[in-house]
Amino acid sequence: MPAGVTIEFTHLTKRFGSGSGSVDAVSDLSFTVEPGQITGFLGPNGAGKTTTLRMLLGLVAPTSGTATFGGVSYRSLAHPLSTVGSALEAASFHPGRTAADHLRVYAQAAGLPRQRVGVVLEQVGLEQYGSRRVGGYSLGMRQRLGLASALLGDPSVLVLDEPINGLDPEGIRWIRLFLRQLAAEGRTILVSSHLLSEVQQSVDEVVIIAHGTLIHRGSLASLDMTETRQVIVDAPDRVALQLALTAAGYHFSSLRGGVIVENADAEAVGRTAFDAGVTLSSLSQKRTGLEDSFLALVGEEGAL
Ligand SMILES: Nc1ncnc2c1ncn2[C@@H]1O[C@H](COP(=O)(O)OP(=O)(O)OP(=O)(O)O)[C@@H](O)[C@H]1O
Repeated sequence: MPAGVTIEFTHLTKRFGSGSGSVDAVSDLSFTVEPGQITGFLGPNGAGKTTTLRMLLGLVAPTSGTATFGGVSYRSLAHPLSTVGSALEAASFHPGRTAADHLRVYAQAAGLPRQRVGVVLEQVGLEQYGSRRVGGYSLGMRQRLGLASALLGDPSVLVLDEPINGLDPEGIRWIRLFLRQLAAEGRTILVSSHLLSEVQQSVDEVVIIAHGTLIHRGSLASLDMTETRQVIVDAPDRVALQLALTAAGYHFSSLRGGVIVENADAEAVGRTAFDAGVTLSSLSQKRTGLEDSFLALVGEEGAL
């Protein structure tokens, strides 16, 4: 496995059609994906994720801009399968063939040693099932077989389109641990999803797009908009509490269940009440969840 390959998208743009009927599927997209971590490529359905990945893998020509692996486009890679492994959509395997046969055909076509078949079957936990026909495979087993094909060339980069879609909880747990291990080996892992909640426990970095444009790039933690954090507080003497909060310059609203203080920190609100001699009956920090932040960024479509 060649070490440390960075994926670079530079002003990548794709327009389908021309004139008034044209669609800007991807517009001026620029970001990098670093090795050694898992990057989630997120956006609602139709945001342009698949088109971006297809351009990265040389399957669709960009209208302008570039997508490269360490500065080299997919089509110019000297050894594409040992640089990049990909699983773009639920791969269609011939139901009458065994998993091992499928992998042997791929390996032979790519000039890879036959021994890789056994290695990747074991890597994805299918070693017991290699001689079974794929027609009898569950969706989870097919996903594993897709990963096995992507890993045949022992690639430095893995590009996976919605790999968690349709998996059961056990399959999700397995793929999380598996991708984590691959990233720890120094590989570059790019995983697309239209649901943040699906990949939240798996990714280190996020790239979020909507309508083909970049709207957020950063660590998973950077999505937590702590500046919008709220404190929910209440007191038997609510009027005294409100006077104390007003005097301290807080903005708040009163609801049946308590007072919601905007842009506040629970400790500071508690101190304000204490200094004013107000006894509290409840005090808690309400953080904006990652999913809420994601939906706020992408708009209502994210709920699809
Ligand atoms: N071959 C094509 N011809 C015309 N329009 C296309 C083509 N492929 C994609 N589009 C349009 O480009 C936009 C982005 O589609 P894309 O499939 O890349 O989004 P996506 O984020 O992957 O969504 P999904 O998760 O639903 O696949 C959509 O408006 C889609 O209709």
